[in-house]
Amino acid sequence: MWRQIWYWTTLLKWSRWSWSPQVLVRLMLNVGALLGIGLLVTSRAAASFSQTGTCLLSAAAKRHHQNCPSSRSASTMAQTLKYLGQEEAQKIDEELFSDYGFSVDQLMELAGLSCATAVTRAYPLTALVRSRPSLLVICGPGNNGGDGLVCARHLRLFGYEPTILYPKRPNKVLFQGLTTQCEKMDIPFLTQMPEAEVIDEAYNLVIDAIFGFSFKGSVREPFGSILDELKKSTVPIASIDIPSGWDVEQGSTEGLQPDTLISLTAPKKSASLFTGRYHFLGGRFVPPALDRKYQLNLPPYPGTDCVLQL
Ligand SMILES: NC(=O)C1=CN([C@@H]2O[C@H](COP(=O)(O)OP(=O)(O)OC[C@H]3O[C@@H](n4cnc5c(N)ncnc54)[C@H](O)[C@@H]3O)[C@@H](O)[C@H]2O)[C@H](O)CC1
Ligand SMILES: [K+]
Repeated sequence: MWRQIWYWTTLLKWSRWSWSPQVLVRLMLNVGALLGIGLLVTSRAAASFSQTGTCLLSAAAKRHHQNCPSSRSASTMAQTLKYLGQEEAQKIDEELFSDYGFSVDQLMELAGLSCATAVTRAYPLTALVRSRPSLLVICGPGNNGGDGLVCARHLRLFGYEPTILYPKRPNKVLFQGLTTQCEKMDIPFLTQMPEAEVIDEAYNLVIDAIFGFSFKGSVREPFGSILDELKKSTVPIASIDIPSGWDVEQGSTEGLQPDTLISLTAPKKSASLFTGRYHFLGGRFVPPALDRKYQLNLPPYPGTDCVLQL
């Protein structure tokens, strides 16, 4: 009996004490504090996530050279397109031939077709300033020049009227064949570089296929004078792979400032200094294993397209 009385009194006391307004306030404060900490933790996490997200977005938008020190690990995870140094570009090129069994003319055909396609996108026939769809294609002594010849041939088939300047022709069957193909398609070859005023009057666009990723040092003749004349012209320039005369990695502030750049395989480091209107990626021939090996992070090309505007 006494036991029962003690039990009920204790229970009543406990229940009164535990649900008193004082205790309720304490409880709410504790819950509030808990919630507050939760909210604080959540908002911090959200803030840091959104910071990371912004940085990733800007890294994607401004590509690899955007500084984003607070999220180094996040930016490594981001699928950003790699910009190649000169040696790496040459190594990938060699590997395509030695390990993957491609031939130069195969890749050159695809590269040149990409360039011609990019030109049709940036300068459609219907939007040219001159009544004749005239273009000047300047080809250099290496494979970049070869890309220019292939590009000119495809542009002829696409309805443009290219004219070629090809002052230093390598004594190789590949380049002789490409030259013959252009000649047989009634593409005229100039014997000397026209003056800037003539270019401005006669052409809608100049395609710069003078030097690519093997260019080194200061420009030797006759290309020094050709580039000087080109710099005086006001006609838009579309550069294949590298704006000619630019250091492959460092670029050049006094060099050509092309309106279009068509990076082949992957952009080279100097492409981050390109300020023209159109930057395309072309040369859709990179095997996925090579993309993975060099962590190129190549973006997917749309559908069956051979170029992608970056
Ligand atoms: N894998 C690919 O992406 C492919 C790219 N292609 C194109 O090939 C070029 C690179 O070709 P390469 O023959 O190695 O070099 P260049 O065309 O850059 O020119 C070499 C040529 O130029 C001379 N040269 C070098 N420096 C100077 C200088 N300072 N003054 C004068 N002359 C110079 C040198 O002696 C050589 O004669 C790449 O960019 C792409 O456009 C392929 O078509 C397909 C595969
Ligand atoms: K070039």
